[in-house]
Amino acid sequence: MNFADQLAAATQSTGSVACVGLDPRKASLPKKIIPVSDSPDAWAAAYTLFCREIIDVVAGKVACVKPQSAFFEQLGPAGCVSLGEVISYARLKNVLVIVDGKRNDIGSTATAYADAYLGQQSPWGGDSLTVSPYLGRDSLEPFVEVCDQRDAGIFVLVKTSNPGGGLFQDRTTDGQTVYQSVAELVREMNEGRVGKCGYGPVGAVVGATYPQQLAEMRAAMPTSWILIPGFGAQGGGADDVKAGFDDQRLGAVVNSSRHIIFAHRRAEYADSMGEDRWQDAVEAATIEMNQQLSW
Ligand SMILES: O=c1ccn([C@@H]2O[C@H](COP(=O)(O)O)[C@@H](O)[C@H]2O)c(=O)[nH]1
Repeated sequence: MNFADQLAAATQSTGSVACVGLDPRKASLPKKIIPVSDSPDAWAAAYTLFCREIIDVVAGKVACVKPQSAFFEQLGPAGCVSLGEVISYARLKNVLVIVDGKRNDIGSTATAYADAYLGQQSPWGGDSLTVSPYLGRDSLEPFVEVCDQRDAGIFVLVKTSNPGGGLFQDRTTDGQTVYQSVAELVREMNEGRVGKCGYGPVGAVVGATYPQQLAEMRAAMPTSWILIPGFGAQGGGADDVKAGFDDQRLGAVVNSSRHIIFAHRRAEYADSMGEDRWQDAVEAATIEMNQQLSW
């Protein structure tokens, strides 16, 4: 089944448009998870355990999960093993996986990235991957070919959630901004690939922190799923993300990482649940996010 249709099915079966970001950080892990040894192997095992427990809590309650490769890579080779284990576990639990790797390079190297993360023999086995558009159309094509072969998906960085993203993305050439040009390319690359749900495998990343641009991008890429980061810890709220959806409440998933996975540290859960019941805090924060997104 086309990746876009898989994502639509996941939002419908779970009743959720939330994506939980798996961004393990040493300094924020619950005490119970912190390893005795400070070695990369011990931390990697802790990251795997932490993420597996989160997946157990959120499976069936959210549309997808998004492991952030940077936090795993920080641990070196052992962290990469952990990332692979986390992706496999999510897929075992029937949770769709967006690998947040923001990869890309010249076409021939992009082919290697595409095969690595999404290909039929992919050792990582992600369902989808975030990619950078800045090397141009030929750098995106290998990913799109692999999407066609394996019913995988990509999310192209269009308008990122960070405060400084506008330095290049908002620059105007030939009467349109860079992010508008990227959106045009994303729309074109979905042509002929649209699934039953009305969307195709070439999606976009647009931050919750730019609600006006989110509305503009929804209209500019009518067949693209939008991955919306920036909800929660970065200040985006439910009203900000509404514009990313179509009339059927389809077409977007909203990511939250720190606010969900480290919910035991948030004031509202710290007293009632705290460290010992950190999984309950994750569950409560997930339910809260789903409620906020159920307009
Ligand atoms: O524009 C972007 C693209 C990606 N991200 C990633 O999403 C999560 C956000 O984490 P929070 O803890 O919910 O802030 C993180 O992995 C980022 O690298 C983004 O924030 N903005």
